Order: sequence, then C-alpha cells, then structure tokens
Amino acid sequence: MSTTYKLDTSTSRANPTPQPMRRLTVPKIRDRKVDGVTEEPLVMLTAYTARQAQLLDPHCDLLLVGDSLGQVIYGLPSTIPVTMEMMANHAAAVVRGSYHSVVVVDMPFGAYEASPEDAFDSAARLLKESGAAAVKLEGGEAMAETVEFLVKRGIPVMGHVGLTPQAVNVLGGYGARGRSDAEAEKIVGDAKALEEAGAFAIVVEGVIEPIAIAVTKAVSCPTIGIGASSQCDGQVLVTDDMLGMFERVPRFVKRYEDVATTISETAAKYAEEVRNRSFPGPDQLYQPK
Ligand SMILES: Nc1nc(=O)c2c([nH]1)NC[C@@H]1CN(c3ccc(C(=O)N[C@@H](CCC(=O)O)C(=O)O)cc3)CN21
Ligand SMILES: CC(C)C(=O)C(=O)O
Ligand SMILES: [Mg+2]
Repeated sequence: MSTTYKLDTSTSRANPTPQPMRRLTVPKIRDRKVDGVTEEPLVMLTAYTARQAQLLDPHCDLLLVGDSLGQVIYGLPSTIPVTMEMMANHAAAVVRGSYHSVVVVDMPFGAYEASPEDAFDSAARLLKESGAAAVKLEGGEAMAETVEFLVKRGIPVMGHVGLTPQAVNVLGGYGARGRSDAEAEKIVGDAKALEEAGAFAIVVEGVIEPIAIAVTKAVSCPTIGIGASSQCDGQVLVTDDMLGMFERVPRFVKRYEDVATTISETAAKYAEEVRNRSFPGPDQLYQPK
C-alpha cells in the first residue's frame, strides 16, 4: 500500500476551500488489528530529516523520529544524551517532509520518567513544536500510569518493551531479552499494562521470537517488531541501517543496500576530478554572452 495524496491548495468557484491534507491517523493504525489479526503488517521506518521523510513517506504507514538519531546523526555513544531540542527539531523537519504517514516522536531519556506531569509537558512540547501526531516512550508497567495520563489528555502514545536502549545502563548492554521465564513474563506483563493504559501500538524490540509472538497474541493493539518476529503486526527498522549507512549493525538488521560505499566512491570520484581540474566542466560553468 503506497498511496500518495497530493495537497490541493487551489481554490475556485467549484472548489472554494483548499482540500485538507489526508494523512493516516492514529485510530486507523490501531484499527488495522481486528480481533487479534492484522492482515497487512504495518510498515514503519525511522526518519530524521525532511528529504529522508519525503522519500520514505509514500511507502510507510508510520515514520518514527527515533532517539537513535543520537548515534546515527550525532555520533553519540548511546541515546542517553539526546535532548528535547534535537527531537523537536528533527520531528518538525520530518513532518514538513511527509504528508501520508503518521509521524511518531521518541521521548528522549529524562523527559518523561519522573512523573506523568513531566511526561505531559515534554510530549505536548514535542507535538506543538513539530506537528507530529504521537509520542513513543520506553518502559512497561512502570510507565502505564504515565501512558494513561497522556492518552486521557489527548496525546496518543506508542509503547516500547523488551530491549529498551535508554535503560542500557541498567540492562548492561543491548543483548536480546526474554531468555529467562521471569524476563519473558515481565515483557508480556509490560505490554499488557501499556495496552490497558491506552497505548495505540507497542514496539517490541530485541526479544526472542516466542516472546514476541506471545506479546502479539496477548494485546489487542498492534505490535511493531524490531529483532522480534515476522508474526508481529508490523515492523520497524532504522533507515540508515537498512541502507547500509551505519557502521555497526545489530543482528536484526537487514542491509538492503550499501549506500555507504556509494557515498564513499562518489566522494572519491569528485575528489579526483577536482584534483585533476576536470570538475567543474563546461556544463557546470556560466559563460559570457
Ligand atoms: N543505528 C541504530 N540502529 C538501531 O537499531 C538502534 C540504534 N541505532 N540506536 C538505538 C538503539 C540501540 N539498539 C541496539 C544497539 C546495539 C545492538 C547490538 O549491538 N546487538 C548485538 C548483541 C549485543 C549483545 O548481545 O550484547 C547483536 O549482535 O545483535 C542492538 C540494538 C537499537 N537501536
Ligand atoms: C529502533 C526504534 C524502535 C527506536 O526506538 C529508535 O529508532 O530510536
Ligand atoms: Mg528509540
């Protein structure tokens, strides 16, 4: 499903008011799962820039402005140092570059954990400054009260369970989750708590496949897997990983392309042409009349 909608801003006697943008909505995403079944999986990719959003938007149901931009764009060692300013600015760019997908923004570490009120202030700011439709936050049962607080006040929330990268200092790394019975049970409980709190969808990251399937069966809202299972109700990937742009990729990444090599080889060609004075050539120059 790669329908695109054109914004018609023309006015005439027959069409006195500009057509509204027709963007997918959060309820349409949630309602793709009917009685526990999602016929067509949801497609989500990360986007951090307007141009990236433009190119990805027609192919996706959701665009995620992930806090993975900390590593991918800013060269930070984890998502921990990512700020509200970064998230708001990149989210605004992604909204400007898209008109079809639902844009979801990650709440950065430190902006929502302390209290539901803090979370509301942060989420409201992200939505007001960017025009995005929803926020995502990491955590299960411990965040359920916060999720309910936001949803009741008009902010759609996507949950995120399993491998939650903002908890790297507690988890001690980015290893797969759900290998012990206790951990598996906790992940399913976390997802259920988020669903009951009103989350419209839940990212399930880095868990062993049986647990991803158990979570998908346990909740009525869609699950979006990353390193989880093809049986989830949708999938998400970091776009730069998919493109072969990021140097270190987890096992769950499929590199569909090798854009890093393309960029490197292109830069090498340009450098050579500059050095041998074949660039700029006649086509790139302005001649006198
Ligand atoms: N480019 C990128 N892609 C991501 O998927 C991603 C980010 N950045 N940043 C935020 C989090 C961090 N994530 C990560 C980061 C590292 C591994 C990783 O190294 N996994 C190893 C196993 C590590 C272990 O067992 O300790 C693997 O081989 O899958 C996994 C997920 C997922 N997210
Ligand atoms: C990997 C996805 C789910 C994410 O949270 C991010 O990109 O930050
Ligand atoms: Mg994230």
